[in-house]
Amino acid sequence: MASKKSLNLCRAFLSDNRNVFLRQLSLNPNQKFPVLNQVSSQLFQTRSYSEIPKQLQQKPPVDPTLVPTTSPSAETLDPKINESQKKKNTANKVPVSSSLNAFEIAKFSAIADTWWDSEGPFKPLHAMNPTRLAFIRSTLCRHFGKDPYSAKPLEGLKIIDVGCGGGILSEPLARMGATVTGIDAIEKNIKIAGLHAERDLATSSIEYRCVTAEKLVEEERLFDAVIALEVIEHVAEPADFCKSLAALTVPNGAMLVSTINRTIRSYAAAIVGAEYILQWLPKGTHQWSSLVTPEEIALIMHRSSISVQEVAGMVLNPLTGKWVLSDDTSINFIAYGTKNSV
Ligand SMILES: C[S@@+](CC[C@H](N)C(=O)[O-])C[C@H]1O[C@@H](n2cnc3c(N)ncnc32)[C@H](O)[C@@H]1O
Ligand SMILES: [Mg+2]
Repeated sequence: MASKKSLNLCRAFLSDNRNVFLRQLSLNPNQKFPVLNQVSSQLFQTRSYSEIPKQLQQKPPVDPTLVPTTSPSAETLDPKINESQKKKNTANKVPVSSSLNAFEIAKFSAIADTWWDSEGPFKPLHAMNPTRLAFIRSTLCRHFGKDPYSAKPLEGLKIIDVGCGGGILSEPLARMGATVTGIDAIEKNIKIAGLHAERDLATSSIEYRCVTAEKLVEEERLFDAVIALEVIEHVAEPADFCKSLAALTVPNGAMLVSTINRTIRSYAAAIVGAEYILQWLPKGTHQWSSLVTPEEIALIMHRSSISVQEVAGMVLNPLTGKWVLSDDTSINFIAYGTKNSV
């Protein structure tokens, strides 16, 4: 009897229907249960997955068999030199909608002063930095034929860090030799990033701008590698955002996106654990329903002419406090793809 009830509860849970789930718990869905409502609304108000293909039907993905082995670099395509190539590349710049989500922008504005406090709200990003940089270095060096052991392994690459915040990723990218542009929707973040970067000759050349990715698409900017770490879960529409990222990528260039998976484990670890129990992040930093799974990322990248090459999990070792790359993508993950040429 008890097992049948559990089975029905599981079925209701998996059905993604909050009302059915609450009824299985013998609760009236119309009644207010503060904690349960918070949990169930986070869990069940997921983005309608069918919306993603509908919005993207406007343009079919490029046939990957058409990808040539060599392509011009961002240096030759951006901003003025080869107009015809640039037209070809920007022909697929579909996004017109704003990626800004006012609620998310307000949340990040409130903690903008704390970017360089490694014990503050951005502590997880500081702790994650060496691990994600190792992944970025190895994938970009492999893709662009560079030596990952050299002092400046990313030398010669134009990279954009979209949603750069205070610059905690932009700076090490510049130290690795890349020509870096960091953009963020919040003016205060850009000011803090600029002031911090000025302190060191190796980072003072970073171009910081308060602008969105879609605005840079309008300006026809192009980069060898487009990186957006921990941003896609905070934008208005991930598929449109991904289209903008793809439009900023030079043909045969690279794209890297990291985020939090939408699983029961991520709810337990990244929301209940990190926000409510450990209080590393302000409560409400992440909406579970806005999280995007690796499969959804792969689909929206594919629909933006980006072929996913590799997806790695990033896992926190609770004993050492260090993050490691892993096959376990159930909580944090980073995806690397390359742009098909046309
Ligand atoms: C969690 S932080 C990640 C910062 C940085 N990428 C990192 O991982 O260290 C998210 C950042 O994205 C920015 N952001 C949110 N929505 C954005 C948008 N639509 N366009 C550009 N930046 C955005 C926020 O202001 C914030 O700085
Ligand atoms: Mg986040």
